[in-house]
Amino acid sequence: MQQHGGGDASQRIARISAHLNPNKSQMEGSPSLERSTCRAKGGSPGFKVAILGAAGGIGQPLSMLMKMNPLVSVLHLYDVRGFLGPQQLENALTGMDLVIIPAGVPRKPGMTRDDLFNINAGIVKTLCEGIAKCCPKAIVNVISNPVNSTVPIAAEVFKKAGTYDPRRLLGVTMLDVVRANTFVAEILGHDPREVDVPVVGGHAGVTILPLLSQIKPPCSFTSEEIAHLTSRIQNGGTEVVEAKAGAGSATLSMAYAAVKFADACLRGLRGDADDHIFLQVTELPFFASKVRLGRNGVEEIYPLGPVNEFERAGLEKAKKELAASIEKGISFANK
Ligand SMILES: NC(=O)c1ccc[n+]([C@@H]2O[C@H](COP(=O)([O-])OP(=O)(O)OC[C@H]3O[C@@H](n4cnc5c(N)ncnc54)[C@H](O)[C@@H]3O)[C@@H](O)[C@H]2O)c1
Ligand SMILES: O=C(O)C[C@H](O)C(=O)O
Repeated sequence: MQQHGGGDASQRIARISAHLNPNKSQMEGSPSLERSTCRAKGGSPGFKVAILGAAGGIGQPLSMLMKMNPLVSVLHLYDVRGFLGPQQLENALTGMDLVIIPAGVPRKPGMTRDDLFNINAGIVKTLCEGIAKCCPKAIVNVISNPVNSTVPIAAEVFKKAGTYDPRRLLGVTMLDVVRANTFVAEILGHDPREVDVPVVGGHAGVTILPLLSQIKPPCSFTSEEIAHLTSRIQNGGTEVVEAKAGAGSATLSMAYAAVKFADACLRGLRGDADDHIFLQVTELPFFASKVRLGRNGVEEIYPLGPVNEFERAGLEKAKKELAASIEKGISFANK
């Protein structure tokens, strides 16, 4: 999700699926609770990346996967425990090209993502104040929920600091695309890597809007299949939260989605063309859709494309809920 002039957002089509992860990861070699700095082997030139919330369920596998990315030469892992606060945050952020934020609390069964607002809004605000100060030109990938509100909070913080560049702030909704590709591939009997399902809107409930009429390769579903698939994609996160029964939300699949997204951002920074990203304009200030990433972040926004009647009705519902979540984030940041 990302704002762009009149209003848009972003996510990336994932090519592989690894969605339901019932157990929180306990990775060997996970980032220490202290900030660490690691250089890629051989000190090869590359980008500087910070992960804020690196010791968490997402942060651990995400850190390992980013360390394996040849485009990353410096990786800073920041967390709260063991740190004395702002001074260490500044050290973690200074000079970064890309900052990924999976910091914050996850849901428990029975909660909505919006129920996380009271804790996570403040966390994201503080971290973004650090970004505005220490690496104002960095691309920022916001994972912390509720993404529909935390991205507007980040935008407001950057606006206040005079550093806001809508091309460089992106909410990560790619897990919805990973899930959509997986569920559709399951029904079609395809490899999920061969399936391309656009998912637009936001990252919560009805704001997650799969455009099943635009699937590639083209295919057709019955109206029952469409209703089932749409609901499963919209509720994939809740399915994981319930399966984990109090032990958090999606972690490995999110790390996978975040790495695909971050890699697209880094390849854009390097100047590679990448037209697999989502972003789009509606009358809303933030709305996930398809974009092209480049040296400055989002460089081109693709149109939503033709939507059918079912999708148009879904779009209206999505916009209504998204508008309220955006407003909530903006009000929080300005109070
Ligand atoms: N965008 C998505 O698709 C998506 C998918 C899955 C999870 N999430 C969200 O990601 C967030 C993290 O999930 P998780 O499972 O990794 O949670 P977790 O509790 O396992 O890890 C959170 C991490 O954030 C750190 N943290 C907490 N407060 C902090 C602060 N003030 N500054 C810096 N770090 C701080 C914690 O110490 C921990 O390392 C949650 O808000 C969750 O809802 C988003
Ligand atoms: O569902 C959650 O709370 C986490 C995440 O947003 C997800 O979609 O898995």
